[in-house]
This record gives sequence, structure tokens and C-alpha cells, in this order.
Amino acid sequence: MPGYSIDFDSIRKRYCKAVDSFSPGQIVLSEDAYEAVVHNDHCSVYCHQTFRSSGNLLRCGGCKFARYAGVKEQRSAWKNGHQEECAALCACAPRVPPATIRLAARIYWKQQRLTLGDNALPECIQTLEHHWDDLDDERKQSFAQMAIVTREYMKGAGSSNVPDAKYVAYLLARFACNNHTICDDELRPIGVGLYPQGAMINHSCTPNTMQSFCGARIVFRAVQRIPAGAEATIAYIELAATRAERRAALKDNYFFDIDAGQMASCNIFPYEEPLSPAPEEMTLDNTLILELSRVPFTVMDEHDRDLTNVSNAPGSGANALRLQVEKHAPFVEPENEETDSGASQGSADAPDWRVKVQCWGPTFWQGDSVSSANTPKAKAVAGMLAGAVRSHTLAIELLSQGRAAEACRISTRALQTLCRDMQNHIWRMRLLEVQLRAAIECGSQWEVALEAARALLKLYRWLYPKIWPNMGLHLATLAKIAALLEQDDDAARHAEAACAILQFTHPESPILQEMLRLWHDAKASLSAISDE
Ligand SMILES: C[S@@+](CC[C@H](N)C(=O)[O-])C[C@H]1O[C@@H](n2cnc3c(N)ncnc32)[C@H](O)[C@@H]1O
Repeated sequence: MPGYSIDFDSIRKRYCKAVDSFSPGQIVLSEDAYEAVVHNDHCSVYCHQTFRSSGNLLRCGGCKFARYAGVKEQRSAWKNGHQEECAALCACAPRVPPATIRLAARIYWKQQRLTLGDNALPECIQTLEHHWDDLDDERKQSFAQMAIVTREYMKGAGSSNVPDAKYVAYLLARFACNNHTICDDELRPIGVGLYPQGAMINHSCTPNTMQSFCGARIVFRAVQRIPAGAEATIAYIELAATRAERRAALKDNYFFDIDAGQMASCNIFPYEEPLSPAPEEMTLDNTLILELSRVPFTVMDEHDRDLTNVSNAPGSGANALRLQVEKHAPFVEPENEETDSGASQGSADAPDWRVKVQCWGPTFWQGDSVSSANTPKAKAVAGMLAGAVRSHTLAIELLSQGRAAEACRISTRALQTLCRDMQNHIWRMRLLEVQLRAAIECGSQWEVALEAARALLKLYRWLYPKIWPNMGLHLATLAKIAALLEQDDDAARHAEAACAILQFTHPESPILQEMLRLWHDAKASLSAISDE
């Protein structure tokens, strides 16, 4: 008996409800893929039947595309769809269609094997949300074109039966809002699968459940106590994103707004950032909204009211303040800003910023304008944010060119100058992430890496649920850096914390074994020192 049921409400339609209560780490739902495929660029590293990596895979002699861990896996794959797939791949060789097209074809061939009829789908797929009526013409056209390609690919399997284009286009639209990306231990996407039960789980920006993969099997676990009767939710999108980014991603891909209905809890997300357009893309007609929360400095309005203490956002005290910055009159360079670290460059003829302060909720400040003369600090914030964004872009670019030392220097400088007052700001977090990557890639900047990883840990603790894959991996990185620097105390502490998470998020992964070893070694080394 599963510990969940599928219920219905008018906003989210079907949802997954806990019948029993779940404690943190407990499995809520676990399911094999209805169908799954390995991404094209990972085809030679992962077994197409088990989705496990190996350096020694057998290659299908027919299509020369599919790879298998052994003869047993190859036989089982042949019976379960590769027979048709192999013929279709041979017919279009050397080209290989994208993963979603191969997945659609496999679902159709499965339906043929189950003799469901040419244009029929099993109920568990037929009833999946497709949002066809919400799609704009361009997206509909794109699905229609992909459907034509899919049908051509299917014809290569030799059968004269191929489903009509509408069937395929709707199936592809269902994929877009129901598929799960299959990830490896490092959370890199390696394939895509359809999980009809898992697809019943709705989104929350403060989820109580997370998904991980054992091969192509998906496992949903509670990340906090879920009382009986509560809805199980996952994050459809990266949580380490601004509210604006999360809203846009959910609207574009899943056609709902986190402001809608019962999702007001999403407002508690603490990080905000400049919304689009990016500062450097602004034209005179554009405005840039800076959404700040828990601002560590004071912003006053024209009546000397301290706007940073306003806390009246719906559902929480966060996100209460919104500064709207418009290009206006000449811009005054914020103090302490270093131009060579990507900060905004002020000059007499550069446009100025006018700062408009808005608060959510029923306050008399709503929509008030604040003249630039009264808001030097807000202007400094605007300049520093713009500089932080530019430094981040530059550092990422340098990293992609293999110039890790420069990326490390740029991000370090930006963190010391532009972000020093932005303790809990998303752009500080992003700069720290680049700094950490760059410092590790340098291979010599381990002290810098350790500091960055420690600072990120504080932010991640705030941002992620206690049991969360990124958190386990980050603690593992921190433990490894501490061990490298022979800081055994730190290494043991972080390895222990990593194991406490990884046992749920990565139960079968070598990363967990590595952390258990590191924890054991660091403890042994500590007790050897105390014995001396
Ligand atoms: C994978 S399906 C989830 C199951 C879906 N509720 C159903 O009835 O089939 C994703 C779709 O569910 C809806 N949904 C998911 N989370 C939601 C939320 N937090 N608020 C509103 N709608 C949501 C959206 O329509 C989204 O495109």
C-alpha cells in the first residue's frame, strides 16, 4: 500500500497527498521509468538499459549508438523497445534524433507492444497535463515540427503504422511539463524519463520532498516531516534563483504563477536581485527593479522614513521592499567601487538612476517616489549590484576560457568591494560559487576555496531544506578541501554532516563511501594527535 494518494483541487488539479506521515529521509514514492532514454552526449558512457556509467560498455552492433553494461542488459533492452529503436536509428544514421524524440518513439512502440491501438495512450499518460491551449503559436509550431521529425524517425522502424502528428505533438507537450531529468551523482543531467506517478507531484519553492535516481528509477524522499494529509511537493526548478527567475521559469514551462493560490509561501524566499533587463542592457526607456530583502544598510525615503524596516509582505516579513531604479539624470559613482572589477563606470554624461521605492501590501508607501537626492545609499546599492552582476559574468567567461586564476581574482575583488554589505544577497552567493570553482580549478588557492565554501555553507543552510542533494555535495566538497589543508577537525565535522545527508540523497553513490572514509580518517588523525 503506498503511503500517498492522488487527490484533486481546483488550482493545482491532481496532487500527491501523504496518507501516513513521513519522517525526514523516508521514501514517499519510488517508481521505475515508464520509458527513459540516455541523452545523446552521454550515450557512450551510460548503459542504455540500467543508466549506470561504465568505462567498458558493449556497443550495439546494429545502430552502433546504444551501449550496454553486459549481454543480459542488451537482451533485456532488445525486448523492451530497442528492436524497433535500432532499426529506426540505422535508418537515420549517422544522425541521431534528440532524446525527447527517441523517448516519444519508444512510448509509441511500447503502446504497440501492449496492443493499445495506433493513436491510444495508456490512461496514466493520456491524462497528463499538456497545457496545449496555453502554448503560444511559436511553441505549438515547434511541437508540430518536432512531431513531423518524430514520425519520420518512427517510419525507419519498418512498420507502416505511425501515429498521427497531433498524437505526437501532444505527447511532446506532455513531456515538457511532466518529464523528469535523470541526473548522475554530481547532479549532471544524463537522460530523461517519464514517471506517471512522480508526475503527480506539484511544485513548491519550499518543497518537503526531493527526488534522486538509482539508475533510471526515481526515488522521492521527505526532506522534512510531512504530516498525514499534507501535500508532498518537490522543486521543479533550481531553488538558488531569484524570485523573478523562478516565476519566469514556472510560467514559461509549467504555466502557473508562484503567486497564485496557496503558493504565497514562496514569497519567503530571501534572495532577490535586479530583474531584467540586466543593467548593461538597459535603454533609456527601461526600468530596472531591484528587489531587496533583509537589506543590511538603511534606505530612507524623502521623509527620512527607514524603508528597510518595513515588513508587510504577504505571508512573511521578507521581500517587503522594492526599489525601482530608473535612468534619469547624471549618475554619481558609488563610493568604494572598483571600475576594473566590472563595476558600473560613472561619468558626467552617463545617465542617472532615480530610485522609486515600492512596498507590497497595503502601506502608505506603496508606489512612493524617492528623489535621487535623498537616496545616496540606494544609488550605491544599485551601482554595487550592477558591478557584482558584471563581475560575475566576466568571471564565468574567464572560467570557460580556462583562465581560473583571473576568474578567482575578479570574483575575490568583487566580493571584497561590491558585496561586502550584501551578506545574504543572491549575487554574493553567485560570486562565491564562481570563486569556489575558480579557486579549485587553480589547484593552488585552497585557502580561498575553503573560505568561499564556508561562506556558501551559511547561505545554503538558509536556502535549501536540511536534506538536499546540493547541500550533501557541498558539504563533501568542504570536507575534502579541509582535509587537503589538514584541518582535520573541520574535515571530520563536514564529512559527518555530508554523510548525514548523502545517506538519503546519494545512498548508492561512491561519494557517500568516500565521505565515510574521510570522516573515519579525519577522526583517527584527531585522536592520534590527542594521544600524543
Ligand atoms: C507535473 S504536473 C503535476 C500534476 C498536475 N497537477 C496534474 O493534475 O496533472 C505539472 C503541472 O501541475 C500544475 N502545478 C504544479 N505545481 C503547481 C503549483 N504549485 N501551483 C499551481 N499549479 C501547479 C501546473 O499546471 C503544472 O504544469
